[in-house]
Amino acid sequence: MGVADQYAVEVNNLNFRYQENSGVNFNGLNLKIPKGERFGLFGPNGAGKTTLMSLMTGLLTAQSGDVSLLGQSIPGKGKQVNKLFGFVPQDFSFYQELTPAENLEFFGAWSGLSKIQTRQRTDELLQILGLADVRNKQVQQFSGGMKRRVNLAIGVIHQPKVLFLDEPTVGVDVQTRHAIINYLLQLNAEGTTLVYTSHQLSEAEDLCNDIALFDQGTIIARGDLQSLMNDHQQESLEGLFLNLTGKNFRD
Ligand SMILES: Nc1ncnc2c1ncn2[C@@H]1O[C@H](COP(=O)(O)OP(=O)(O)OP(=O)(O)O)[C@@H](O)[C@H]1O
Repeated sequence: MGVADQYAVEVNNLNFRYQENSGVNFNGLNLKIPKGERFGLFGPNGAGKTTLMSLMTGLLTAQSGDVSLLGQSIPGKGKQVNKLFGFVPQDFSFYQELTPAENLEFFGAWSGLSKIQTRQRTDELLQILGLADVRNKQVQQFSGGMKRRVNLAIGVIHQPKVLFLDEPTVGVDVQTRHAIINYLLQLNAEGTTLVYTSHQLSEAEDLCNDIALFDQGTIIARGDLQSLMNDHQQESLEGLFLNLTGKNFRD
């Protein structure tokens, strides 16, 4: 393994601000996520988590600096690089009027899978995520938890090596949260690097072995849960979070 590709994600000296000059400001941001990690990005509303995800996946382009995924620079290599990663966005990315099976067929083809591969993955994912019984119903009739599971299935249809997830458990019940976290742990055990954001601090414990606290476009603390709490003499992640980011509302 070369030095360059030991990282799933490498963000180098990234400078970014929105055109309107509003919102968050990244000044020379650096972030390296080793392969195989379960990396969680936690921070208050407006900290810039979604913006950073968008920069890491090439949806937004920085004014300067660069991002590499598994040693390959983005953007620039188009589809070749895109197949390496999957993205589960915060907003639903599927077609509401289609069934989950039709959505997966569409996104499977879009990711370059053959018809047979798409069919196999569709059956497998609908089974794993508890959607097999509703495979032929329109997604618009689904509960919030079922829609979250469809959103996740779409992001992993092509078995990406790096999976970005922006609040994949927002608004779901305990059962769906449990199913999603367990499935993510399984993917990670099979070799997928996870890069994930959430407001659910308990998920840091359940899922992440590498945590970054993010605020105002800056990483203000990084480490595993225990070392973060030891370093900052806190007994809970919530305490650490409030200690480092303050108690004022951000939105
Ligand atoms: N397209 C845009 N144009 C201008 N400003 C934006 C744009 N998108 C986001 N912002 C601003 O940038 C800041 C960071 O937003 P972002 O969505 O990245 O934060 P976040 O940490 O993901 O927040 P949340 O936890 O609420 O999802 C906010 O102040 C937001 O208003």
